[in-house]
Amino acid sequence: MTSIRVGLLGIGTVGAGTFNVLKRNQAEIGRRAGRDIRITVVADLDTERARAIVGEDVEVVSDARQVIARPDVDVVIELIGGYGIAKTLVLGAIEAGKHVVTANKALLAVHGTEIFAAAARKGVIVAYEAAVAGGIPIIKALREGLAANRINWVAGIINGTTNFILSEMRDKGLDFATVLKEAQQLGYAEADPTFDIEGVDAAHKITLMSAIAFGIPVQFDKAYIEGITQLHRPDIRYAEQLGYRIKLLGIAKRTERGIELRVHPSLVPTKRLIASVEGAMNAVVVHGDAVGTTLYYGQGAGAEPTASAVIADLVDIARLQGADVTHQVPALAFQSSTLSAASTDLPVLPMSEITTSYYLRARVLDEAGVLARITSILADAGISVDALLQREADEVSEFNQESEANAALPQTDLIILTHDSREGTLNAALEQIQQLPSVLAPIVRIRKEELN
Ligand SMILES: NC(=O)C1=CN([C@@H]2O[C@H](COP(=O)(O)OP(=O)(O)OC[C@H]3O[C@@H](n4cnc5c(N)ncnc54)[C@H](O)[C@@H]3O)[C@@H](O)[C@H]2O)C=CC1
Ligand SMILES: N[C@@H](CC=O)C(=O)O
Ligand code: NA
Repeated sequence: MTSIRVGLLGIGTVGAGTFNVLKRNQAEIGRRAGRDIRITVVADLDTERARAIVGEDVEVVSDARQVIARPDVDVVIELIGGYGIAKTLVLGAIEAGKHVVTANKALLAVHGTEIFAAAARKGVIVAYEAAVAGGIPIIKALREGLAANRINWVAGIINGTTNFILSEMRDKGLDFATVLKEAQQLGYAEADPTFDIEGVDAAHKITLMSAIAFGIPVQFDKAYIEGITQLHRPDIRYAEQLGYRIKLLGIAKRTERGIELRVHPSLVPTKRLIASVEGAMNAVVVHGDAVGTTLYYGQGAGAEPTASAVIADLVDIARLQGADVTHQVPALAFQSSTLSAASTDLPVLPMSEITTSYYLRARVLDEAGVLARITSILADAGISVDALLQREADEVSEFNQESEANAALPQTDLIILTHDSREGTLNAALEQIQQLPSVLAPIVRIRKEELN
């Protein structure tokens, strides 16, 4: 059996997972690939740690640039991360005619157009299954399994760290900082964990999925991004009482006017399977016109789940070795000649143009007529109310200083679920409601997705 010789750049969490799984399942993977896949050289700044992982049989170097053009390397795996040196290395490897496997969603979401174009010019593959939802084969599902469909929307829990934080906070009552630290220790978080908690990582992933689903270019700069740092415990509790769970969702939706591309906390009905996705698990729901709704679930972060996807890409490359490069699945699912035509008539919509439903919470004076005034502003704007809840405001100091100033006044929380409305229309109505003297604090607004 001939060999595929692999140069591994970065042997941290995912790199070590990749090395270990490849070693453990070497024979079986080789039988699937039709070739022996062997990591022959590893580059990492921490050569001592790298050596401790790979032992004496594998060459270890500190300078990754030495690996990318070596004639004894067939495929380069980039597991360093970030947009800096990783971009230089990936483009360098492509230029040297090497196939590349990467888990680097940040790099591809921001520089994907340039990288995929360079790969197409050189006739090499840039494979990135590990970059979206870790071990879940969602890239393969979207690019190949669902190729018959006009995909209407994709929505997912695609950041393990934030889902882990939300689950642990809700179930164990732990505070945000403690759970984030645990997620970092478990190897789920990005090198800069603000990417996780502020929704940037999920935006990288949904950007890539939007390109594959709709045949548009990767447009990370047009994604709307809101993380979980502004979420308050009372809203998580009120949402539960209304039959919803709050999840950080990445959403890409095709509408008649364009594409919605957004990441933000969302209420999801507890009866949907995705609402039960806990911890670092990920789940992606895809709606295609022919297949209907499909759900993909699994571990979205961590060493071996991510390694599973990295190695699956290696197997794909090994199977194509020596084949005509035009036989490969297009990087973004659509043949490049159709890309620009498909993209021109599908702009990414500004948030004021999206349509969804909302959870609103207003801290108000507990006096007659306040609810009527609020619902009449909503009605005048054409926004209909789906459900209402009134709760005694017993957690004033936990989440609102302005309310604290009014703590002596009788006050209550009004929670309203709306039906679908245009976000721009809702924002204008909220501005008016905010001006009412009985509204004591900034109104909380969380989007709500039915996902059916
Ligand atoms: N950790 C996870 O669960 C997942 C991570 N990813 C992605 O995989 C990639 C790697 O992530 P992790 O393994 O978690 O990161 P990590 O921080 O654990 O590993 C990165 C490794 O690269 C090495 N490195 C840094 N700069 C280098 C340089 N200039 N030359 C050579 N080596 C260098 C570091 O010493 C470290 O060993 C990132 O792009 C990340 O976004 C994707 C899916 C899941
Ligand atoms: N930091 C990411 C890792 C996988 O992509 C996450 O938490 O999901
Ligand atoms: Na994946």
